[in-house]
Amino acid sequence: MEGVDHLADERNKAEFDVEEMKIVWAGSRHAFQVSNRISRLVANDPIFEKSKRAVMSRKELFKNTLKKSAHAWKMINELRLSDEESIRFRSFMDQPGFVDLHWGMFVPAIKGQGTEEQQQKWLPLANNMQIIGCYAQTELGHGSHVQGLETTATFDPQTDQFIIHSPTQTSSKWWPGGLGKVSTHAVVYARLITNGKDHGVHGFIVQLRSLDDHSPLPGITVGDIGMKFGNGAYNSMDNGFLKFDHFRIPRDQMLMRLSKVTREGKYVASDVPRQLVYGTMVFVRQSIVSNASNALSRAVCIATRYSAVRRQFASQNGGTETQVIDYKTQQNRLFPLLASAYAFRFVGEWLKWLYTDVTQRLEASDFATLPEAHACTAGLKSMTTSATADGIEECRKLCGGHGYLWCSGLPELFAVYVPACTYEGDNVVLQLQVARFLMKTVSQLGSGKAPAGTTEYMGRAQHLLKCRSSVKKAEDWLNPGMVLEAFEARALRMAVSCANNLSKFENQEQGFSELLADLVEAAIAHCQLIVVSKFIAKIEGEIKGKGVKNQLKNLCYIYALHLLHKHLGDFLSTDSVTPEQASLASHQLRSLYSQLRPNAVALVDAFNYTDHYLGSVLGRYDGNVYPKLFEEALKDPLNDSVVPDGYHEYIRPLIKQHIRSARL
Ligand SMILES: CCCCCCCCCCCCCCC/C=C/C(=O)SCCNC(=O)CCNC(=O)[C@H](O)C(C)(C)COP(=O)(O)OP(=O)(O)OC[C@H]1O[C@@H](n2cnc3c(N)ncnc32)[C@H](O)[C@@H]1OP(=O)(O)O
Ligand SMILES: Cc1cc2nc3c(=O)[nH]c(=O)nc-3n(C[C@H](O)[C@H](O)[C@H](O)COP(=O)(O)OP(=O)(O)OC[C@H]3O[C@@H](n4cnc5c(N)ncnc54)[C@H](O)[C@@H]3O)c2cc1C
Repeated sequence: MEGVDHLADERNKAEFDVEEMKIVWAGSRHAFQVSNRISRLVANDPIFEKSKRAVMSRKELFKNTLKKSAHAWKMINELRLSDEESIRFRSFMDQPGFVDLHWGMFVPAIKGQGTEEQQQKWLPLANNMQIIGCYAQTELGHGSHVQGLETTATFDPQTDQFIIHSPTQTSSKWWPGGLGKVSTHAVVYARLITNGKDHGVHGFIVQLRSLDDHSPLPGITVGDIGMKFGNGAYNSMDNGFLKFDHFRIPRDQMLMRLSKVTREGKYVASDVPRQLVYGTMVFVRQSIVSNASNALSRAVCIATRYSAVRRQFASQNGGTETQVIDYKTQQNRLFPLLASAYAFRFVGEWLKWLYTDVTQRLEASDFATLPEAHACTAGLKSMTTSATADGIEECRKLCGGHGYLWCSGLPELFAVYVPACTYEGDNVVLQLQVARFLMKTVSQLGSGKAPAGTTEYMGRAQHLLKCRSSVKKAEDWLNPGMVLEAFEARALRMAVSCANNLSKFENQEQGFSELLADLVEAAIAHCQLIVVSKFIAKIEGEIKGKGVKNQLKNLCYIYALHLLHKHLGDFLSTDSVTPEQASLASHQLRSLYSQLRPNAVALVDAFNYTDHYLGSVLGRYDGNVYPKLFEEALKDPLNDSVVPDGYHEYIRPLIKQHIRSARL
């Protein structure tokens, strides 16, 4: 029935102030108000309708993306939206497109790596979208190994230009979003060569297409790399290829904040670490962590509401059938994902702070925290995107057969999300960066240099290597100190064990490559500790609203104890907990699930998602699932006619032939 809230009973059960939780989720009252207003603005505009994406051809989908992006830009200008509001606007549009790369990577690359003059020249053009840019780093032959890129930028002192060239097929740029059909410009990463010397990979601003008729400039071959995973989904993005044939750009289009080439062709490196050339990736990895909580919370919202609507099997004494959310197995799969969505939200907030902090330090030439910022952004990007991709797929399964329908919203969410495990750094490659950082930290223990920040716990190695968990009863697992100690002991012991094993190899590089799998496990343990510790810090801070803190505490311990259960092998093999303590943790977890159950629907309502943003019949706010599933089915092009196209050519002859042979 229209207008009826089928989830009203669930909402009435909530034991906390949902409106206050919305503010906690958004980060502040102001952030909530912005999100709330902008999400409704987008939802109420028919241009941003998205239910037909799966049945659009690639060309239709792409053109529709252009239309939406142009309309969004018009509205952003007409309404004079702030940067914060514009970011929200694009996010609620929920359609991957070239603008993501323009604002997300092209503009930040110029801001981070361009000189003052370069910023003054290029940023106004980019900010007004008079030029549209992308981030062209990855090549056909190399993505992870950035120093292996082959595109060259050779300085020609005679003309004061760089000659950008793709010497091999594998040097073709391949993947950059927005490159295929839209970008007029790119920040291109190429090996800088001056006076015959290779100075490694540097960034250059390169114009690709005419600003008059959009045709590629002479010396540039550019196009789209073709269809990607899923219908609709990420195919709205024109990921592209690009080849240069001795293409010339003025010298002042090398991004020269970190190093310069003089008029005479002299290479002048500044005293800042060369890794700052990777700065844009650090920025985007940080945003991807915040974005993980968006994607996971959407999936969890759908699965939670639907699990409350869906009923299967009567209880033993007959009567109404059981809501599937009441099955302990459903809770054991769903509630940790709900807790993870909140956990990733808070670690995302913290990472944003860390990023801002390191940026301010870099401006003051303090590079001390750069390795930690790199390790945290790389490791948390890896950990949260892997868990989110797996979590979305789990939510699909939690919705049974209907989860497999496109209109559940989950297949498309998964297809759009899953490349996050690969872009901005393959997740394994990124954890190996964390492992390198951890091995370095362990090797410096006892040197007098106390580990700080997220590795501060390693400074307590003497205690953490020996300690025994003092958990004696299930409730002890609600003690933040005891939970943290178990996670710290496990992370430290895994890292130290890797370091000990490494030291048995004469050659460190060879040892590292032999132990890759263990190193990744140790890195993941460290990242999980960060997430748990930031969640605990959150619940120990000031939180307003009736019952809100209590719910967050439940979620925090569900997150931690579920991880303990999932990685029990690590905890037991490192002696961080005993089998008895692990079983007490499972007991406590079951009790937390029961406490969370009446609040589940309200906890996903706190995400404050519009039905437009969720894009899911199963996750509708009103829970009116079944009539709407029918409505969606009837909209399918196959149902345009009762007898399908092809009947006369292929079905009828078959049936008639069968009748003829049956008569024989
Ligand atoms: C875009 C929109 C954003 C808006 C936000 C909205 C939310 C998000 C929505 C999703 C948007 C989706 C858009 C997707 C677009 C995708 C774009 C891309 O994929 S761009 C291409 C990304 N490519 C990669 O990530 C490549 C991965 N590889 C690397 O990063 C590096 O090559 C490497 C770190 C793996 C190896 O570096 P390398 O120098 O070759 O080797 P070493 O391992 O020897 O490292 C040397 C030394 O440097 C330190 N290091 C490495 N990286 C960094 C860094 N980034 N910052 C600081 N320091 C770094 C490393 O630790 C070593 O230190 P040492 O002390 O010597 O041990
Ligand atoms: C949707 C999408 C959008 C993208 N957008 C952009 C963009 O806008 N701009 C851009 O420049 N790039 C972009 N990329 C490219 C992306 O950044 C790379 O694909 C990514 O960094 C992974 O690199 P790769 O493809 O070389 O993977 P590979 O490194 O070839 O990975 C293949 C396998 O090898 C393993 N492996 C590789 N190296 C190691 C190692 N040292 N140790 C252990 N295992 C290893 C990996 O774990 C993986 O399993 C995009 C990619 C995708 C999928």
